[in-house]
Amino acid sequence: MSEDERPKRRRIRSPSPAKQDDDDDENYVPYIPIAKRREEKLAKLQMWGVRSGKDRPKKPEEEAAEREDAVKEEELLREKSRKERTLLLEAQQVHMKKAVEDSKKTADQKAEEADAEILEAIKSRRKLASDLELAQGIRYSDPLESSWRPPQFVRDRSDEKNQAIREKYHILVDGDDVPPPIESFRDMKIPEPIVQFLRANKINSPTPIQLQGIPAAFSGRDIIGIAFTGSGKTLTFCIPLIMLALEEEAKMPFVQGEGPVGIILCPSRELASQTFDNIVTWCSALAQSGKYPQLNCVLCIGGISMNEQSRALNKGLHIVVATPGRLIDMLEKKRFTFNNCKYLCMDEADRMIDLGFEDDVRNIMSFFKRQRQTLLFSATMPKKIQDFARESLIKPILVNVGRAGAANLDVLQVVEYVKQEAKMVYLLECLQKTPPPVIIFSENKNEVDDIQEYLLLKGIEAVAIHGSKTQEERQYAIKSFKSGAKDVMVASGVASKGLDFNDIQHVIIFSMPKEIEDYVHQIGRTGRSGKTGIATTFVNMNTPEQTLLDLKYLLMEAGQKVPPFLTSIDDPRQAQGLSVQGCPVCGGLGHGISNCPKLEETQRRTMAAHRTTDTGGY
Ligand SMILES: Nc1ncnc2c1ncn2[C@@H]1O[C@H](COP(=O)(O)OP(=O)(O)OP(=O)(O)O)[C@@H](O)[C@H]1O
Repeated sequence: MSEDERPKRRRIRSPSPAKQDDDDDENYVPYIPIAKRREEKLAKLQMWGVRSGKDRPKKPEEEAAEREDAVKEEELLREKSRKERTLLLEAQQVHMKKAVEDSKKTADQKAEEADAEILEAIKSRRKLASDLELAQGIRYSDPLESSWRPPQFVRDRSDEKNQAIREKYHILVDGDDVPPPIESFRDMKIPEPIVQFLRANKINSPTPIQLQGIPAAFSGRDIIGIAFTGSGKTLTFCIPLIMLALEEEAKMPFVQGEGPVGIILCPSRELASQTFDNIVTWCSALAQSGKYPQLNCVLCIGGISMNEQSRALNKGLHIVVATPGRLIDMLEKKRFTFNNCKYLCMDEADRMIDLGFEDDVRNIMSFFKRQRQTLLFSATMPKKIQDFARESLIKPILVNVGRAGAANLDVLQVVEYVKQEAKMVYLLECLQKTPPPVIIFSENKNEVDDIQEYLLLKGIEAVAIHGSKTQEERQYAIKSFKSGAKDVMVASGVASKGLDFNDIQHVIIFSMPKEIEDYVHQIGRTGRSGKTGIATTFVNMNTPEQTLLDLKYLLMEAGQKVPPFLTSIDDPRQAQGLSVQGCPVCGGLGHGISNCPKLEETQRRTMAAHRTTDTGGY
């Protein structure tokens, strides 16, 4: 054991160093720790009657100080416990608070919140703008300048008067500085040859969507235009583009390689062809007057020869009407550019920016080199798409005639319960209701072929059109039906949107589409431009109950007769005390977003697309 390790002993020095060694053991005092000594002293003092500090009566100032200390200590403890509160405790409290808040909410509020959550989850992440604009953060803040001005008497009109005109025509508008409605084509300053041409075709005064939509488009504004089927939307977005092209041509005539000024995008080849034909007719009316230059228009759709399109490109190009696929092809091959393109319109826009075309549209936008005026038109435009579109446009004006997705009131809607096996026979009976022309819709391509065959066998002149037919077959069907050579056209959904056939008397929906929007478009092939028509729809136990409920509400909204088998279908939302609101995804009135058939279909397609991409394509 080293010196240092030995237990230390306390030694008391002897008075004389001589006696030191002898006395060492006697003088030894064992070491007592200080705490022990204090305890002993305290015990002694207590024996003598002296109380410890703890027990002795306190002075008032000591008591006050102690109270203060106690308060401080308590606060410290509370703070500590606050900090130490577990996540679980907090979660429990949040949960309890939410439960209390929830119990105060109405069923409608809860449903609204649930819808908002689903909407948020399915929200398109990328705006409808070109990748370049998105990457560079380019965001235009003001609409394009326009040289067009309404006539002075319209400019002098008060806001109240403008609003009264809108109310008279049931036009709803939303947006900043909405241009005034104008009730005559002449007052809109549309070139006289076009006004004359329209008159000659019994188009004398603007329809509601035209009298508000055309001035808004002439003013250079981005527009979301919603109006029922057959209400004249095509003229609303074509005339402003023709005027823009005329203005540009007047400034500096276009030569080969220049243009186009604007583009109209359509979801189907048939619709693009029809719009193109309209534009060409109106442009010819202008040129034939001798007062205006000839405008050059090109139709870019798949299934027609590129040579035909190339011929039109030997001159300066003013207007392009296209379907997305062929347009992208032409742009990539640099057949023309969008360097000076200022106008982009999408017809049946909800379809264009929703089902499958969205990426194509964004791709097309990336070919624009400058700000453009964007116009979106449709008869159906669910809230989800309206919101998405609004985010992507610049100070847009919403022009709405009637509820988006509502049926045209000029169509008499008849819904009949027909057993599956009785449909064909009953169809013949139904065809007797009106004289031709009649359109029959079926969701299924094979069924379209079967119906046509059956009708041909029965001696009825019928043509058929669906996605699997060749372009020639499709063109032939449309042409012969339009000309009146054929009495009946049997079609799948492809022919339902936007196609404008003369005076269709009767639409027969052989198989009810799942999505109510498709039904609205299909019955909308009759009852166009102010005329009346009939739509007969076959339903049976194969029709999903939710679709029947959508149908029931649509009939009620349009003031149509609701058959007893539809009246008896109860809306589960009413039992839960929920009010009937349009589904934000498809506009159907019979269901909420959580059981929307369109959402289901979109998700199915998206998953299928992912599978295709993952496996490198089937
Ligand atoms: N102001 C008008 N007065 C009378 N008829 C008109 C007028 N404007 C357009 N039309 C006619 O109404 C018919 C339907 O027009 P259009 O095809 O533009 O309807 P739409 O609103 O686009 O319908 P959809 O939603 O089905 O595409 C056309 O034949 C057109 O010539």
